Amino acid sequence: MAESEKQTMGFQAEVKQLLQLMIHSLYSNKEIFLRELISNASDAIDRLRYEALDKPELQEHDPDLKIRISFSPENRTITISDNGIGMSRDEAIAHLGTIAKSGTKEFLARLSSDQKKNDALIGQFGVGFYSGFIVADKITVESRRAGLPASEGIRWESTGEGDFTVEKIDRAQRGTDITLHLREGEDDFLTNWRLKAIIRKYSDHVSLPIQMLKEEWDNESKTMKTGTELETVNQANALWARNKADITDEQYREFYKHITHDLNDPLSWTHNKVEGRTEYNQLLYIPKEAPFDLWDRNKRGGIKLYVKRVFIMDDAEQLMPVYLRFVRGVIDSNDLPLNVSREILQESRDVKMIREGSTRRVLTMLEELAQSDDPAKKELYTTFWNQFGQVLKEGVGEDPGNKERIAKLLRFASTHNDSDVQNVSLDDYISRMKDSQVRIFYITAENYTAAKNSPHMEIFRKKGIEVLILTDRVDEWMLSFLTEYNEKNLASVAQGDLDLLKLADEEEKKQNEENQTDFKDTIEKMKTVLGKKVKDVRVTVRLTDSPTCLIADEKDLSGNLQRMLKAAGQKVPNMKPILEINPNHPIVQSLKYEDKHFDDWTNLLFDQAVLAEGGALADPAAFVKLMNNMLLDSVGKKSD
Ligand SMILES: Nc1ncnc2c1ncn2[C@@H]1O[C@H](COP(=O)(O)OP(=O)(O)OP(=O)(O)O)[C@@H](O)[C@H]1O
Repeated sequence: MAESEKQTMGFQAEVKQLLQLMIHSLYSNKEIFLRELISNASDAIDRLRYEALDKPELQEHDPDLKIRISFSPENRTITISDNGIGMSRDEAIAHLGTIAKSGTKEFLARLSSDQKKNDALIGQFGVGFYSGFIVADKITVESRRAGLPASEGIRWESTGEGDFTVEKIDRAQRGTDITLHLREGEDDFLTNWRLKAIIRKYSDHVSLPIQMLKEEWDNESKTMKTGTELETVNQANALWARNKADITDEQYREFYKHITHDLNDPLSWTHNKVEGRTEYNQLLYIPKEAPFDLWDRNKRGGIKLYVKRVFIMDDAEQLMPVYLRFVRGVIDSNDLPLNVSREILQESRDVKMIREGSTRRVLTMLEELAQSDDPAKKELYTTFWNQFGQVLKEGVGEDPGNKERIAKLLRFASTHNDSDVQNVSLDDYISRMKDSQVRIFYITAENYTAAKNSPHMEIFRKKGIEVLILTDRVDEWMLSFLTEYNEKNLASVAQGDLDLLKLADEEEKKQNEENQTDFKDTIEKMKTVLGKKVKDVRVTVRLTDSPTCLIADEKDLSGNLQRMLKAAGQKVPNMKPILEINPNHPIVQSLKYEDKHFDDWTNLLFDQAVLAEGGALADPAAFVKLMNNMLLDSVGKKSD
């Protein structure tokens, strides 16, 4: 089929799903369609301005960049026009028929029959162009890419059901007109004052003029009629370049929604004019909810880079460290060259200074929330932590220069609160440390219950010593960088010998010495039975209830980390654990006098310890058989 003929094409399956979801979820907030389409128009103009830096001919004698909104009560249409970069035929097919965001499939898979949940999800996703279908049952897009001849214009049309059509048209002016054919019952939008009010509410801060035809008094009909003169409806200057004092919170919030397409308000923001060696404006936001693709570390950052008010690029990842990839906003540099590329950004000293400065600002913003006496701000920090805490933890390893500051912002579950809620800081912990205690104790485990019930916790429970409970995937990695805080070492309760004796009283110390001699022979025998499975066997003061537990040597990887690495398919060096035995446990005591079944008991105690710390047995069937034999013995029935 010739390209000039009208072609019908199907939407990508994800688009169909998104459209359905969106129309249902956003029905109560319909007017945002205009903000979304104006944002796209403003992006298209930004892109033109940037490409025209190199190719001035793209301006095509039409250098006055602007957005125009018009409407027709007769045809029941609203049209959003821009003289931006426009779209070629292929671009229209690619951009208006598919969703390019990575992770969309996973996002859509999370949809459920619960409308409330879906509403929240769509907020995180951002709806963009497709939001036009909330109020329109047909959308016509006419566009021509800057630089292409007039004969290369395109018309794209769809009712938002399953497919769209594209055809070539003649179009003299570059840029895009998006015409919404309103659904039945949406005629409210077809007045000058309503559209103006929506533009002022949502798009006042857009740095380009948004124009509409002025209304004039018509003497003949004695009504207001659309005239012929254009007026600019918004303030049309860059919000981030204005003085803080002149910007309302509402304007900050709307600007956030404009740049992110997020339907929620931001959690917090920081706006600064930085002067000195490098000069730049920054307006940085923390969202209220994590985006659906937060875990994709390859996801580009959320910072728009401008140079002297000219948009340069989206997602300038060099401007923010990866662990702050949830931060959205604008950085406008006065020093970078206008023709800056991603490659130049990587090497630029200015960029390095901007990144460092911005990182500091974000950390300060978080500290202000975390340390505030105002309960509402503290609550915001809790929200932040629940959404982004795990990502912030990456910073402990990624940003050595700010490690101490980040560590101060961390929140953990703790035995002090006896709950899995992560709300205890390292400073809280230190303030509660016992006089004789020199280390900050923590446990890592697969989940909260496993951690809480681990044999490693017994001595700490007995002594009333607080233990932080770490169960996030990133924790083991983070801990390899966070070995000390405020001159206190962090120590795993499952690793090393922990100076536990320092915490014991005189009586316990004496008892321990006696136990060491008492169990000397038993331990030697156990070592012979277990052979290469263990590094050592020793008497412990760690246990009160369990007979045995496994400990990783101080310098080895923890058992939990070894398991995680294995689960991720990585090769783990063979690090043998230390078996610790509880001298007060009846089974361990009876071992001293056991002869015939000594090997079986030893193997059983070792396997139990593996299971208790969440490990997998090398030969589970042998364990079950052994245990059953011993159970049979204990009930007086002979095993084979
Ligand atoms: N007015 C326009 N001029 C030129 N291209 C446009 C215009 N509107 C949309 N597009 C193109 O269509 C693409 C898809 O738009 P859409 O709003 O769905 O998503 P987006 O803007 O890329 O993402 P998000 O909405 O999350 O910011 C845009 O990235 C852009 O390439």
